[in-house]
Amino acid sequence: MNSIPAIDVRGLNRSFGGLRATANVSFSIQQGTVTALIGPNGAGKTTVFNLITNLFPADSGEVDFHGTRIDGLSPVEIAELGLIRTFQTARVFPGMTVLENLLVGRHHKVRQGLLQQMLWLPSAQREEASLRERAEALLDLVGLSRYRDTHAADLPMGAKKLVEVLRALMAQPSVLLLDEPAAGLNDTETAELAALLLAIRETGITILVVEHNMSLVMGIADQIVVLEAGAVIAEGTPDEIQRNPRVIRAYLGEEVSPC
Ligand SMILES: Nc1ncnc2c1ncn2[C@@H]1O[C@H](COP(=O)(O)OP(=O)(O)OP(=O)(O)O)[C@@H](O)[C@H]1O
Repeated sequence: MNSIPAIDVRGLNRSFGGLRATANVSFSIQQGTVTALIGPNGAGKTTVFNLITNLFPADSGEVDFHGTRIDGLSPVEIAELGLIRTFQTARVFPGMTVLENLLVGRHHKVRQGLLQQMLWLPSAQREEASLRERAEALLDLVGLSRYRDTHAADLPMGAKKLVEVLRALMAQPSVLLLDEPAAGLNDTETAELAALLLAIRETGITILVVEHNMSLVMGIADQIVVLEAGAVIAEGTPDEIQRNPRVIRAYLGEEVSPC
């Protein structure tokens, strides 16, 4: 493929004290694909997310987003460009309803100026109405409409995780970074999540996902990047990764196959 990658990470290094959390990590993600970042606990996966979104800076290395350098931008600036992430523990606003949680996801993108919003002009009202429509359509898509007015705190874990993904979608990202979206989900919820992620990819959105659930990873990923002790030890299709002896060794006999 010769198109500009959605994300291009080059030589990312980050140490915490004496510990090298990422060691010269490089990989590229083509637009409109699903890439899974996998590896044993402590391999550096979340650190890579934190470096891409600049929650903390790398010691060295570069990150391009659609061909433009973003290392050095603030997390908010990066989000505004359309690179949106979720976190390992579902971060919903517990006191808000599900619908309100989704509307918050779009908040920073609302085109109307503050003054217009305060005065609640007709154009601002139209914008609010179309956001609500979009939020309701997303809830409908994943079968969560019944929870529309439920406080997020009262949701089952699976629904919370889906709400977090939907809230990220409300920001109309071109790239989604999902940190362990299937953690805590049962098999049915995981299957729903897989279907949602594939539907998101169908719309052209690029996905980078950190995930321990190998069935999910093998079922949805176009490309897999494997980290061990901070370094990339393998890259390839799910088939290639499952056969890679180094990957199998890194997992110390953990099940890598979806069967
Ligand atoms: N803010 C931090 N301060 C100190 N050490 C950190 C920090 N963030 C990560 N580390 C360390 O860096 C290493 C990589 O951690 P990271 O969370 O990126 O791994 P991971 O692959 O995401 O692990 P898991 O699958 O368990 O979530 C670990 O040894 C971790 O303890």
